[in-house]
Amino acid sequence: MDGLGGGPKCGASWKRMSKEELENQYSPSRWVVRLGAEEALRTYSQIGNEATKRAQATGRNLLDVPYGDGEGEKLDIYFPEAVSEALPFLVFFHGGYWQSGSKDSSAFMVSPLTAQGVAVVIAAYDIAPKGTLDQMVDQVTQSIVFVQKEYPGNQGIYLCGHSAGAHLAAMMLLANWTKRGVTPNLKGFFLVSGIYDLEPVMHTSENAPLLTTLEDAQRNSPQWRLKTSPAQPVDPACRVLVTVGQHDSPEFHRQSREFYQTLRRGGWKASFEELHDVDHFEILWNLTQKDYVLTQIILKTIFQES
Ligand SMILES: Nc1ccccc1C(=O)C[C@H](N)C(=O)O
Repeated sequence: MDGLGGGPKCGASWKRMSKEELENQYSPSRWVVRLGAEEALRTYSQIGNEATKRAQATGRNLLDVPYGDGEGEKLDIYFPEAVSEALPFLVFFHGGYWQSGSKDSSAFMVSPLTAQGVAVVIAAYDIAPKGTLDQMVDQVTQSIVFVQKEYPGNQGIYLCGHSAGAHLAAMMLLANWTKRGVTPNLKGFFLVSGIYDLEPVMHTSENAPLLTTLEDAQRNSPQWRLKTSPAQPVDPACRVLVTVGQHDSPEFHRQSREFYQTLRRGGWKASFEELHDVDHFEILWNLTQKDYVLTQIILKTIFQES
């Protein structure tokens, strides 16, 4: 199978789901297999907090660097041992349905990546209700412009996002860099258990602080935008990895597969990976480990061994 199949009827199947079923499909913690829902969320924050504390205590870093004028427009930069202007950068955007999570507990991948010579940036954005989706997308754009301007000699900027953060990273496939006066040296996207079509989210309890009109949802849906007016890859060599956990819900699988298919049809150098035996949270927290398959994929992509 080329992974590009799946007839049109699977596109809107969520519209036939009951409210309860949709709520279930869009509640990642209910699909965790090894822990209860609450315990999974608790463990996720605990691992994130510990990894962040460790990263801040052990390596060279710059914390709370402003990338804009707003109070929430800050990022943390974690450097490898060897100081060099010509580093590859991985910029990470945390998840939490655009209304929870923080950069201060999201430095999962810092240790295995800095050990191999990658600078890791964890960028904050104003979650709802303070921030709107349009503002979050704008802030993420600003944070990438900031990294490019501060480190013009970078060996590539790679974006990584988890869940809602994968959505924000994916919106950068559509960014108008000309308007920003600088085109970042974007070489790859690692989209982890993301949501790319926001319309179904409007019908769940998570939507309360987020979207009011279908137009808001479509404007902020990379799936809808790329399907209706395909954007050309700025750099045809730029890679996009769409990845989902085996234990993510069927709707999360559908979102990832369909977004990957849209990218391929639009000429992007995209690949798709379902990661074996991980849920929505393990898929990310395992990035604390250097031997984890996704850590290895990220490193191989950055150092072009695959
Ligand atoms: N805290 C998170 C961090 C990352 C990604 C999702 C969440 C969620 O809380 C999702 C949803 N509220 C759930 O209960 O599954």
